[in-house]
Formats: sequence, C-alpha cells, structure tokens
Amino acid sequence: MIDDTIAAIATAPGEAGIGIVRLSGPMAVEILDQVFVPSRGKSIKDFPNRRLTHGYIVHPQTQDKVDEALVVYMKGPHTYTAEDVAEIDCHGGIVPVRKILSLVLSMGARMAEPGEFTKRAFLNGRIDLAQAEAVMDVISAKTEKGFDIALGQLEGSLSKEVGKIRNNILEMIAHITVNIDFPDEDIEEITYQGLEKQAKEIVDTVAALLSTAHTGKIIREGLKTVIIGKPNVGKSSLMNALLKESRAIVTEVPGTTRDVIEEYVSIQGIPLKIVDTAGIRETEDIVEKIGVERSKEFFNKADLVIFVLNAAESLTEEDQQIIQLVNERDAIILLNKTDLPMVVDEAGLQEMLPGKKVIRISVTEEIGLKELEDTIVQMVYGGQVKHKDLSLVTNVRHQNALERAKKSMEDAVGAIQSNMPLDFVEVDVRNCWEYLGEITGDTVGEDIIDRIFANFCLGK
Ligand SMILES: Nc1nc2c(c(=O)[nH]1)N(C=O)[C@@H](CNc1ccc(C(=O)N[C@@H](CCC(=O)O)C(=O)O)cc1)CN2
Ligand SMILES: Nc1nc2c(ncn2[C@@H]2O[C@H](COP(=O)(O)OP(=O)(O)OP(=O)(O)O)[C@@H](O)[C@H]2O)c(=O)[nH]1
Ligand SMILES: [Mg+2]
Repeated sequence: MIDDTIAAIATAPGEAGIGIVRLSGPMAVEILDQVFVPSRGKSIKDFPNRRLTHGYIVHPQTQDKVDEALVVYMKGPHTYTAEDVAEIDCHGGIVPVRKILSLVLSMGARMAEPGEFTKRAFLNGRIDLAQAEAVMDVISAKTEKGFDIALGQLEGSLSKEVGKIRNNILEMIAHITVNIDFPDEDIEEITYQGLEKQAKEIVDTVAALLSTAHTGKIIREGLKTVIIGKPNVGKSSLMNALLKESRAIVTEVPGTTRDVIEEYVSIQGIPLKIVDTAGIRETEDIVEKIGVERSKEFFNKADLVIFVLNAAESLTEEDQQIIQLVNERDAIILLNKTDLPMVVDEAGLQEMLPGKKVIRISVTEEIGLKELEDTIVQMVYGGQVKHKDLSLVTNVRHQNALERAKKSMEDAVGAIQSNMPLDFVEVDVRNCWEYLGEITGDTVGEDIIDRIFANFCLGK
C-alpha cells in the first residue's frame, strides 16, 4: 500500500478562471479538513462524499484567510487514483494556487512527481499501463482525431485487443504443457498441427495491429511536411493557403523567404507540421545561402515532401537537381500557376518521377488544393479502413513490443514446422506473451514504468 499523501497544482500555470490543487493518499481528507473552513457548518467532514462545498482556505495556525474556494473530497477506492482524493478549486492565477500548495505541503503532504497521480491509478490497478499512457496523449492531442484515438485507448480499446491475444497465447501454453506432461505419440501429432494454426493466427493478428502503427504515429505526432522548390514558384503562397492565413511573406521577388517557417495545420484531422523553405538555388547571398542549407536539412528530416514547380516555365537545371532528391522520398508534385498558359512538359516530368502523384494547382485561383489535401490523407491512411481508427497503435513503445511479440511467434511457427521439441516451442510462445504484457504493464520492469511517468506533466 502507498502510505504517503501527494499534492500538486492540477491546472496550467498562469492567469485563469480557477486553479485546482489536488491531493491523493491516506491523509488527503485530513489535510483538507485542517486548511478549510466551510461557510456553513464546522468541518468538511460534515459534508457528504463528492459534494462541492463553499468556504475559505485558512491558515490553521494564524487563522489568515488564504483564498475563497470550493472544495471536495472523494473517498477511495472509487476515485481517479483509487485512493482518497481532495481537490481545492481556488481562484486561478499563480499566487493563490502556489500559496495553497505550500500550505498543504506544510501540513504533511509531499509534492507529487510528474505523472504521480496517474501512476497511482496504475499501481492501484484502476487502469493499465496503456491506459495511463493514453492520459498524456489525451492532453497533448493536436487534432480531434488524435484526441478520439487517445480517448479510445484511455477507455481500454488497445488493452482489450492485446488482452484477447494474450488469452489465446495462454491457451496455446496450456496445450503445450499438457503434452509435455503427458506425452503421447498420437496426441502429439494433432498438437503440432493445432499449434501451428494457432501460432499463425496470432502472428497475423499482431501484424494487423502493427500495420496501424505508421498511421497512428502520424496522428499522434504529426506529419512532418516540407514544401520545397525553386524560388518564386509559390511555396509561401501554398503555405498560406493551407493555413488559411497570411503567415509567410509572398512577393514576386525570387528569394523572398530567407529562412524556414514552421506551422501546425490540421488536414481532415491529420496534424501536419508544415515547413515553408527558402527556394533552393545556387546563390552568393550569404543569408540566402544559409536559408537554402536549412531548407535541405528540413528536406532530409521530412516525412512528406511537397515539391512545387511553376507550370508556366519549362524545367530548369535547378528543377532537375531537386527531382533527383525527390525521387527517393514520399512526395507530392505540384504544378502551380496553371492559371497561366502551361509551358512545362508534364508527361516528361511524370516520366522522371515514376509513381509520384502530380497535381495541377493554382494557389491564387484556389484550384487543386482539395485534391492535394485528399492525396495527403490517402497517403497517411495508406488504404486503411477508417473505422479501425480506435485501435490504432500510436505509441512507439507499444510498436516495439508488438514487433518483438511478432518475431517470437514467428520463431514459434518455425520451431513447430521443423518439429522441434515442445519445450523449445514453449519458450518462444511465452516470450510473445511477455512482450505483449509490456503494453498493458503486466510484464514490465519498474525502471520502464518510472521512465514512462517521468514524461508526464506535473499534477497529472
Ligand atoms: N476535478 C477533476 N476533473 C477531472 C479530473 C480530475 O481528476 N478532477 N480528471 C482527471 O484526469 C478527468 C476525469 N477522470 C476521472 C477518471 C476517473 C475518476 C473516478 O473517480 N473513477 C472512479 C469512480 C467513477 C464512478 O463514479 O463510478 C473509478 O473508476 O472507480 C475520476 C475522474 C477530467 N476531469
Ligand atoms: N499566376 C499565379 N501566380 C502565383 C500563384 N501562386 C503564387 N503566385 C505568385 O508567385 C509569386 C511568388 O510567390 P511566393 O509564394 O512568394 O513564392 P515562393 O516559392 O515562396 O518564393 P521564394 O520565397 O522566393 O522562394 C507571387 O507574386 C505570387 O503571388 C498562382 O497560382 N498563379
Ligand atoms: Mg517563399
């Protein structure tokens, strides 16, 4: 049992309507009682569980009023942490919340570590590790889609799937154990066939989950997108059109954008971290030269490249050079300025960029932008069915565990097929079971748990 009581500011720092100081642990209600004077009655303990109550936070020694507040206590185990919890809603702003926090710390609470409330919810068994991790994803979600997926995971969608697979593995282990304990030639034959089928099914299920990881990671972290092209082709104009605001400076002068500009934009629920770059060209201008170098750096780091060309010009040497770079990347080719007479050899361009999507657009005339957005969405989902979203794998730790689990079960299939003794097979099957358990936290070391919660924000 955890025997100390923790406290932290649960709301974001700064001026706000209200601020919340939260306590959890065996002394939570006692400490609240000592610092709170209700406006009616004598003690918070005279009020029912979970009843929001008006009164004053008062320093118990000096009787000084610290702030007017609404407070509530919630008796465990049916609380966020599954322990006794007390919450003080005071005026927002850094002074009242800090004064109240230091008051409750002086009454015997300990300053909570980052994520410690949620860690307790996990250690006390109210939620599993994947659900605890989802709490952070809920908070940091950048689009509604990311939020929906995180909320699904918080409610246990991924945990349920992993749980189902682990139950099937347990069945396999039971079959193996029976055969090891009571070997019999005839049964053994049936066992090998049955095991192979079961193992293959598990490999397939894990592979299906893994196949969502690419999309999941993008939805959680955003798609790093870079807009590149020669000077003056309309890169900044495109950036502004995607953002639906005039963020980047647009002029008819080539070399207008001197440095990279980064912004977030949501395209049909997919967060794009979009970077407008300085046009790539040979230049003697020192500022522009650095800009071009930075453009190349961002190009190298991007998940998606949007290569913009001027359709009203024929391809130049500079375009040719960029084409070489773009060919090896996930890229969309935009022929901009199609409101002007088309000069560029589109068929020739497509030949130089086999398999790449080429879209005709005009940023100023707002032509082709919808097709660009649809293409991006299509690339992110990679043909995946949308209703599967709720069990997308969004977390690299989960992805890594799934990869090891898949490898172990593949090893088991190999061992079965080459008629290895059953205790060999069992080792691989058990490994698979353990790796999957890392996701829900059933089979994970304390160090990993500590590392996960250390990345949480204070007060969560
Ligand atoms: N004031 C306040 N608002 C908040 C939170 C909080 O801790 N305090 N939350 C913090 O993130 C979120 C809500 N999450 C919560 C999750 C579970 C329980 C809870 O008490 N669960 C119990 C009993 C539920 C019931 O009434 O049946 C349980 O699961 O046993 C509370 C909050 C968002 N809003
Ligand atoms: N006719 C036409 N002009 C466009 C279109 N899109 C952009 N332009 C014009 O092209 C010029 C250059 O646009 P920018 O967006 O600054 O081009 P850029 O690629 O960011 O240029 P640098 O920052 O210099 O590399 C501006 O005068 C724009 O108004 C288009 O679709 N049609
Ligand atoms: Mg520009």
